[in-house]
Amino acid sequence: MTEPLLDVRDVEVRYPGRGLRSKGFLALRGVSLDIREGETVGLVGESGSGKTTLGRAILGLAPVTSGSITYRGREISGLPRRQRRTLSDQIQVVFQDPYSSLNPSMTIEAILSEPLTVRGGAGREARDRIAELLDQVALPSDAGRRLPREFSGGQRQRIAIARALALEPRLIVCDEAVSALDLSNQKRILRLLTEIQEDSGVSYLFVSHDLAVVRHVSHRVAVMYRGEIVESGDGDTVTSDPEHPYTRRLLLAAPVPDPDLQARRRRERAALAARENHERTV
Ligand SMILES: Nc1ncnc2c1ncn2[C@@H]1O[C@H](COP(=O)(O)OP(=O)(O)OP(=O)(O)O)[C@@H](O)[C@H]1O
Repeated sequence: MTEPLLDVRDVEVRYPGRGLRSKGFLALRGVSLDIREGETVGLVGESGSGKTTLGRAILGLAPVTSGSITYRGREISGLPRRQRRTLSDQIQVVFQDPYSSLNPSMTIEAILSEPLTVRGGAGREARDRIAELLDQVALPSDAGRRLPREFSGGQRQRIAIARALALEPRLIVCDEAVSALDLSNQKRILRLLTEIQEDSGVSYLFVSHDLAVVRHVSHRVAVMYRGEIVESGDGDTVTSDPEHPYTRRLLLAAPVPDPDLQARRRRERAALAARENHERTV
């Protein structure tokens, strides 16, 4: 089997606490996960389970206190800032909120040319690349002259995706990248991400609290609970035959049209949560 593109092994992240005697907060507890070329790995879990922290650890933004993260076989956690910068061409991120992630005073052209100029691209070459990027995310060619506020949420997320693609990364961390969008825009962005992957072979770590969305786009799914990955496997197995009670609870949380069934699922979910609490305290 080929070496994974990214290999996270037994990673622990402890955020520093306040005060000399504080042990800080252990947000990731021995997390292992790998991502292959051209693959989408979905990471699902409730708020506070550690999904963003894992994404940030991969991006070099969270303090990895033990374990290793290798990219193409090379250790990348704890790299000095300059070496990290070269790597940031290869690993990019798309955040949840397309309203705050784009500088409101910059034109789309300026936003997209920023990563290109950092890497020495300028003039005609940069302009051609921007036109290519706008085309890739299906935005009109005159979008470059406009400001972020002139675009809808879905269009802004396309701009954020274009910016992430500018330097042809091999891995994109999509952190709740469709969560702020309505259903039809979610679908369009998910389709766009899939098309980009088919064309370029890019890999995604797709982070979301929504199991239905994660399942839809991911080749494999990992379920995170209280800083640990409690279950992983292909999307169908994890969702049709979940092993961990928390995964069952996540599945029961998905809304269904039938109100009676919805009420029954709510009761089952509450019973599972009560059992989990009981097991934790005995
Ligand atoms: N900089 C920080 N310092 C201290 N604790 C932090 C820091 N960032 C996150 N945490 C804590 O780490 C835990 C995991 O947070 P994280 O943001 O990774 O969860 P998440 O699953 O992404 O949640 P959400 O979906 O709400 O973003 C939470 O308890 C959070 O309060």
